[in-house]
Amino acid sequence: MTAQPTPILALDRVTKTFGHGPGAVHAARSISFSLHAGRALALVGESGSGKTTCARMAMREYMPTEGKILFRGEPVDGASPAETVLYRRAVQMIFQDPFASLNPAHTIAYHLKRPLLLHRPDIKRSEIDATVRALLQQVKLDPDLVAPKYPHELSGGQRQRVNIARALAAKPEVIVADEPTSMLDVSVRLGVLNLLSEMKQQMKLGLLYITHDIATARYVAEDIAVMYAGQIVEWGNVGKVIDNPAHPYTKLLLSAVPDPDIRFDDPSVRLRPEDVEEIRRKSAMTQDRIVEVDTDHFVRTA
Ligand SMILES: Nc1ncnc2c1ncn2[C@@H]1O[C@H](COP(=O)(O)OP(=O)(O)OP(=O)(O)O)[C@@H](O)[C@H]1O
Repeated sequence: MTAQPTPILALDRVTKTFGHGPGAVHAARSISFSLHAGRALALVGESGSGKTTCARMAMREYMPTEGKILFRGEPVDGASPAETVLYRRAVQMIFQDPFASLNPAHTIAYHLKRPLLLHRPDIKRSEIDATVRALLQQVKLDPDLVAPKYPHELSGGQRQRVNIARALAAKPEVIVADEPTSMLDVSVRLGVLNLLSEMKQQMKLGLLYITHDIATARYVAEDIAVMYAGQIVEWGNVGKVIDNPAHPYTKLLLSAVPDPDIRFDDPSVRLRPEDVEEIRRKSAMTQDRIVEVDTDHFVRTA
């Protein structure tokens, strides 16, 4: 067996519980996955399945209740202040709402200069404007038109491209994209996903693509992990899992395609409500099984 390269970022049997006692919410249970340079992992599941909790742990916004987060193979909980600064630069996030994440009082140029000044001491002051232009070109926006504008003067798709440029400004190694297209017009979603995929390849980024829309995983990711009620119930190569899902819950997610915004119990899904409940019940039962990390860094339900 060939040795796997050390992942840039890994969650190793990570659990996150909110609250205590009978009211505790087990948002993530023994989750393991790894992000590698130039590869994307799609984390898919319904609302409330725990995807954002995993993203926030990867960003080090939430501390895991149990388990470890590893950056370049080293646990982050013992990191020095300097290592934490490096981590904050290396792991960048793109949010769902492209408007809320931009300050309406500032131009697009301002939004891109800030991370350059904060994270890129290698760039001279005299080079900042040219770097802003290059970043906008990288995300296929015209710098002359876009740099002097304010967020409200751009379309949703353009704003999300600005957010991608802002994340790239820090020269990251990992990007966590939490539902990056769900608030965009359907017509521009694919363009943004293609851009993320292109950036992943060109810049050798490890990409965590979080979505409730399993069908889109194919456009961005090589690997997929399906979450239900805080646990990964199926994982593997994205094409194999989508074309030949093994777990009933993955089949359920696929049954909502092509419109992932409708609920499974919507009559147009043509699943009987009792079938949906049965699948959810069986999926929840897998939580009681032992999980192990396999050689490919993923979780397999035993
Ligand atoms: N800060 C918190 N305090 C208490 N419970 C929380 C907190 N954050 C998340 N949860 C709960 O944890 C569970 C998982 O939520 P999470 O947001 O991770 O799911 P998700 O799959 O990202 O859903 P969505 O797509 O709706 O954001 C939910 O039951 C949620 O209510």
